[in-house]
Amino acid sequence: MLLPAARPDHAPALSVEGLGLSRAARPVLRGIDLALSPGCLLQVLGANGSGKTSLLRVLCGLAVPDEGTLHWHGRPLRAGDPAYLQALAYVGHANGIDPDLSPTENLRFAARMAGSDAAGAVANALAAQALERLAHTPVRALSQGQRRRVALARLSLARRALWLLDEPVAALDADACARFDAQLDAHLAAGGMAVIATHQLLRNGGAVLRLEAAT
Ligand SMILES: Nc1ncnc2c1ncn2[C@@H]1O[C@H](COP(=O)(O)OP(=O)(O)OP(=O)(O)O)[C@@H](O)[C@H]1O
Repeated sequence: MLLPAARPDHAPALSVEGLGLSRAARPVLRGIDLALSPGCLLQVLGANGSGKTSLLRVLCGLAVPDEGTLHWHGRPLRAGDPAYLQALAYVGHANGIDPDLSPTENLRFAARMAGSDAAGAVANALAAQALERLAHTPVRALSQGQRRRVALARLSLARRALWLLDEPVAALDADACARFDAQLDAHLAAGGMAVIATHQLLRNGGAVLRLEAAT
């Protein structure tokens, strides 16, 4: 089944057909088809162990599927494709931020790595997550939700076409969830795409892929 995250007026930017992946000799993903057009969101739901993280790891190139094809703008995707890597942003379960640095220092580093050091970008990204008061506190002194907000702030620093996010709101309170909703809406409205693994349906809509836990 091809999921309707592709718009009829746009060729899909990302398309996946017949994807299969085994881990430790056990099938985890089988026969996954999906297509994603600019401005579209795909929410991936499923029980613990159903393969949500595994699917994101395949999509960001950290895991190689056993079967199936992936295309990016009509081109077959191979591991390490530089144009594809340049187009995506991945936020996994781990936040990928340095606990010894402050949110400001982490975001300055991320901005330099992304080649985007526009004046005010870091301050704006922090403000969008309501992190101003914690901007200079070492990350190790922040709560889990506050750390997650620092990780999500990185998404605002550089424009990436495809966000691959693993349970982005799991540790967030209601206000932070609302800020993430707005951040995601703005990304989609600007023509961005997102594949998001989540246990709770996000209010941003889009297509839903429900994974069944392998027996
Ligand atoms: N490093 C690994 N080695 C072997 N098997 C693994 C590994 N990581 C995950 N698995 C297996 O792959 C299956 C899918 O795991 P995955 O983490 O993708 O599920 P998930 O849907 O993201 O789960 P959760 O909701 O708990 O985050 C599980 O059966 C798990 O045991």
